[in-house]
Amino acid sequence: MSLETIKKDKHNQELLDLYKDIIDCSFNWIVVVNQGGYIILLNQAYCDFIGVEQSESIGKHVTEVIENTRMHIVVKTGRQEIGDIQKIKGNQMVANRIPLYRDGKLIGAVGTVIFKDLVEMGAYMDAVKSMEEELAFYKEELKKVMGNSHTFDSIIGSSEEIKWAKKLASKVANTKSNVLLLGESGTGKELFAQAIHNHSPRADFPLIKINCAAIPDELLESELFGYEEGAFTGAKKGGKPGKFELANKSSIFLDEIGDMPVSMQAKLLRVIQEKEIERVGGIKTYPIDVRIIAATNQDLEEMVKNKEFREDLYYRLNVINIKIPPLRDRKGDVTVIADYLLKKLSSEMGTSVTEISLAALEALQAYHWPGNIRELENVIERALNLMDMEGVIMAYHLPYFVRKSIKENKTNNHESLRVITEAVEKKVIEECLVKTRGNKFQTAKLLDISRTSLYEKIKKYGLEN
Ligand SMILES: Nc1ncnc2c1ncn2[C@@H]1O[C@H](COP(=O)(O)OP(=O)(O)OP(=O)(O)O)[C@@H](O)[C@H]1O
Repeated sequence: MSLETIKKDKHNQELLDLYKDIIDCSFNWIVVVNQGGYIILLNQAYCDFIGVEQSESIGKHVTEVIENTRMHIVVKTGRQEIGDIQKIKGNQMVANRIPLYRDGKLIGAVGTVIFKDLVEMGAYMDAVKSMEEELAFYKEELKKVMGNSHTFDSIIGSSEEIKWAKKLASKVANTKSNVLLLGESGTGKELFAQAIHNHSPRADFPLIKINCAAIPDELLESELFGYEEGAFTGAKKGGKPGKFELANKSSIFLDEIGDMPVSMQAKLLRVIQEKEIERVGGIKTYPIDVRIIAATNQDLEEMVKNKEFREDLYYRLNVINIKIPPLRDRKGDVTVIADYLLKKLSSEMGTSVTEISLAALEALQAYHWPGNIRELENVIERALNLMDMEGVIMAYHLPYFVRKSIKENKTNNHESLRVITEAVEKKVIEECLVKTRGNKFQTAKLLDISRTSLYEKIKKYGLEN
């Protein structure tokens, strides 16, 4: 026998001993049988439980050693059995039995006991269930943080124009098609994008957003497609995935797409066509399945004519386009949206203001809203910050540029004076009642009015406890 052969045999023996040690110290109970159903291997943990000597069990037929075994059947059928309940020494265990093949020929089977009783399995299942519940909870929370709680109900408005846009958007939400949202700044394009994504089959994953105008041209490519380690100085170790990779199986919101440089438009087109991305500095491609929702306040058709936007990309993105009308073209929506925003902001800011006076509403409706709903939101937030004791948003809480749009109208001016007086009166009475700890006699005295008059006003303003 050559020295080489002796060395090889020694190495093989060492390997065998190592495998045996690994199997013996395994927490699972393991048995291996040959094609005749005779035991080749029974690990120490299994032997200890059954109460047999390892050396005596090897070579015996498996049915002589293990109760209710089916290992001898698996070596005949060649079919694996997973999660089978097997009774051993009065305990119900969960066993897996897997046939072993070599060169396509059945040579035996390996059996493992994965749960030593049903209580252990129950505890495991409970742990998995509780993890699943935790995961569902965090998914929901993540949705809220990422703004994924927006639905079509969050898009307020009853004008025909907005109803039509919502109807179209909810119809296309279920499809895979790319969507192009067109509208002036602040009209709610992002809100629409969120609602479309949340009504799509991709809603389990967060909508990934990127504002193409907010990122310097030289960084846009790595933001969109990621980069490999060493792609440039300062590149992170291990590289970084881009927004498209993060949006895999989900949707990506490409805001201000009209501001995307032409060079990047070509890369985006390639990604849409090939359905794969290549990180900056990389040679590998990553397959991706992403739905694109793009938005712009620019006239893309005009940009195509002027060669500022690629025509082929325009057609790829413009599969379905939804036009969101500016607020000035749907004046009927101003009141409902203002009311909605007031309630939302009031609760966020911890105030109890829930009303807007008629004169203020008239001004809001008369104004032309170049900044659309975002501007309306700012105007209402400003008014809430300026309020003293009124409890109602008055015209004088609105900025001058909004107020001056009210047409001179006598009746309405009288109306606003009455509303102003009542609001101040209510607040003053309320404050006096707090000061006198609800003592009506003292309150009437402080305000120099009769008690009967005070009672009437308390009733009128709903100030009873
Ligand atoms: N119909 C609506 N109902 C309620 N709130 C709305 C509506 N439309 C827009 N908003 C609110 O107005 C603000 C601006 O909306 P959004 O950011 O979606 O506009 P945008 O068109 O994407 O603006 P930009 O083009 O400047 O990015 C947000 O706070 C949004 O929640």
